[in-house]
Amino acid sequence: MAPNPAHTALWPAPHASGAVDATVHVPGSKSVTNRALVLAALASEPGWLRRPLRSRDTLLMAGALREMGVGIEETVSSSTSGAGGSGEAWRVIPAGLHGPATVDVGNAGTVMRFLPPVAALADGPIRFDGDPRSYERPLHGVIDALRALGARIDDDGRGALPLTVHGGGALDGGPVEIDASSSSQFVSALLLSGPRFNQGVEVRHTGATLPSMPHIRMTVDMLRAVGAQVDTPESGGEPNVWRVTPGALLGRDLTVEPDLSNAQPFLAAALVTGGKVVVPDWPERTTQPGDRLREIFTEMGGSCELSDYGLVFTGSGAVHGIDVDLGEVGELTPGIAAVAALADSPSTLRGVAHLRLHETDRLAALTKEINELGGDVTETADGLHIRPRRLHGGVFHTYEDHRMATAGAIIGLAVEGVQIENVATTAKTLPDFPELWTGMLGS
Ligand SMILES: O=C(O)C1=C[C@@H](OP(=O)(O)O)[C@@H](O)[C@H](O)C1
Ligand SMILES: C=C(OP(=O)(O)O)C(=O)O
Repeated sequence: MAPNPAHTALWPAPHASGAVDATVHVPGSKSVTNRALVLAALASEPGWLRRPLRSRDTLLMAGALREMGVGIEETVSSSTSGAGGSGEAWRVIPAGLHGPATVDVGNAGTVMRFLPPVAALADGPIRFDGDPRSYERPLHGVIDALRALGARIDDDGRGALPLTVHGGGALDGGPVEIDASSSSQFVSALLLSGPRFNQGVEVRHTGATLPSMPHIRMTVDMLRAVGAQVDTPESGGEPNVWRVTPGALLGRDLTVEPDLSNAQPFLAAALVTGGKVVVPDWPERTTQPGDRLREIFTEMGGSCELSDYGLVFTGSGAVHGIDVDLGEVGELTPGIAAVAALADSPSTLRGVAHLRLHETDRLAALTKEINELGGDVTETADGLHIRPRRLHGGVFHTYEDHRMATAGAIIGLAVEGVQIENVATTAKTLPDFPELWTGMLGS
């Protein structure tokens, strides 16, 4: 097959001629948007999502739910109700879930993991397929658990896509053990549909480690916000056990928070140029892992102030290395590695072995690409050692990974002549990235 020209196109990463000083309106959270879509589709009444993220991953989620019979109407509202204000809004109208249907998951972890449990509730076969990389991403936790809970699934025995869930219109549910050490999304997936299983669900994680806890908290918070009863280790339950009681879910009017992980490259720009970036609507309280950036980027040399308006992040001109466990916030690793490559001291990033099974093997990709620009990065069993060195220009390959592209752009601010391969891959979660980036530098 001929290579897709978009995948080999090179984007000259803008070099910053001075300190950035900009306000950046960051689009909605992928993780919140896709959870909200699933919960709204499973509710017993219509709901609203205001300021949803419109990106490849969320359009795949919406498209898949529509394929199963859910109504999702996209409107531009001038809302008079709620805090959403005017802007884009999606009205979600739940309906009986139907098969046969085909779901394209692309390379969206949220779609490939959150939807098979939904499909088990449909009244016919739902076929799941996706990008070549989706075949390599772990799904065994969801497949094995659904089988144990009463679902019929045809797959090729590898614990991965492609597969067909033969929905029977309902699922028994009940207790199930899974090893979610390769992805927290296994736990989130089972909890999200759990209220609609006949006996609810009790998920017991048996693995040695569990990444991305904030994302599991996000799942629990959003379930509770639509009326589900959820018992968690943090609410006095057993360690590593989550229990969801069966029951109807409410339709909700939800305004989606900005995606704080996608705010990362813009905050990094302030940090590496010694400038200032304001991100309006940064939530005062949130389960998003990107909120940890306030602490991590402060330790790396910046400072921040959170007000009613949003977050003001200021670089000091100095960028320091960091020794940090990123297991809870793995998706921040590429952006932190990029900043660390520009720092005045070495960094150790730990706790992220599972990144080898993300959009690409992120540990290998970061090591190779930073080193090809003259860097000194080595992979460890669960992370990276980054010893800053003077970098030079060159092509930064992105492996169809949105966060590799934004990581390369951060390096390009400080290093002349960096060219990002396939910057369009940022469309997975941030289609406007090139425009937002040049807008930040121009303002
Ligand atoms: O549930 C979610 O929305 C996510 C959970 C995390 O997945 P893993 O636990 O597989 O890392 C995170 O990396 C991903 O970007 C989004
Ligand atoms: C790991 C990520 O995505 P996914 O939801 O596809 O797992 C990510 O966005 O960094």
